Amino acid sequence: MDTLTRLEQTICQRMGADPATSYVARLHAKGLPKIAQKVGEEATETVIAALGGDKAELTGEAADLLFHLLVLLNAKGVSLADVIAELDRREGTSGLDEKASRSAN
Ligand SMILES: N=c1c2ncn([C@@H]3O[C@H](COP(=O)(O)OP(=O)(O)OP(=O)(O)O)[C@@H](O)[C@H]3O)c2ncn1[C@@H]1O[C@H](COP(=O)(O)O)[C@@H](O)[C@H]1O
Repeated sequence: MDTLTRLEQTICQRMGADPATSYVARLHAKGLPKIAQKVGEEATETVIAALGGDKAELTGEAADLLFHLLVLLNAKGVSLADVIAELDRREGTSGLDEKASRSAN
């Protein structure tokens, strides 16, 4: 099993844990707006690291972002498999072609 799938399973298990001993449970207890806010913060920190930090900082921020995104997806009942399936569906379609087809409609 790959790392993201294992992490998704761990997040799923930890959602119902004691917020005193689990960061995932604590986030969940604070509710969807807090989880979504954390994704926004981590995305911003990733952008800042990409523009001004070194590779290690960017790697750390990207890990924070992926982790919090998985928590958000889990809270909304969207699985990693759903997202992978959407990426698979897009595979081979240039973003430029997809954009052009939207503006033609
Ligand atoms: N991958 C992660 C992971 N990445 C980042 N984080 C935490 O995410 C938090 C984000 O950092 P911040 O500096 O933004 O947090 P903060 O200062 O507490 O910010 P606020 O929430 O107070 O705004 C930190 O507390 C990190 O430790 C993570 N916490 C947990 N995991 C995974 O989730 C599993 C379950 O964790 P628990 O639910 O804590 O058992 C762990 O075993 C790990 O595999």
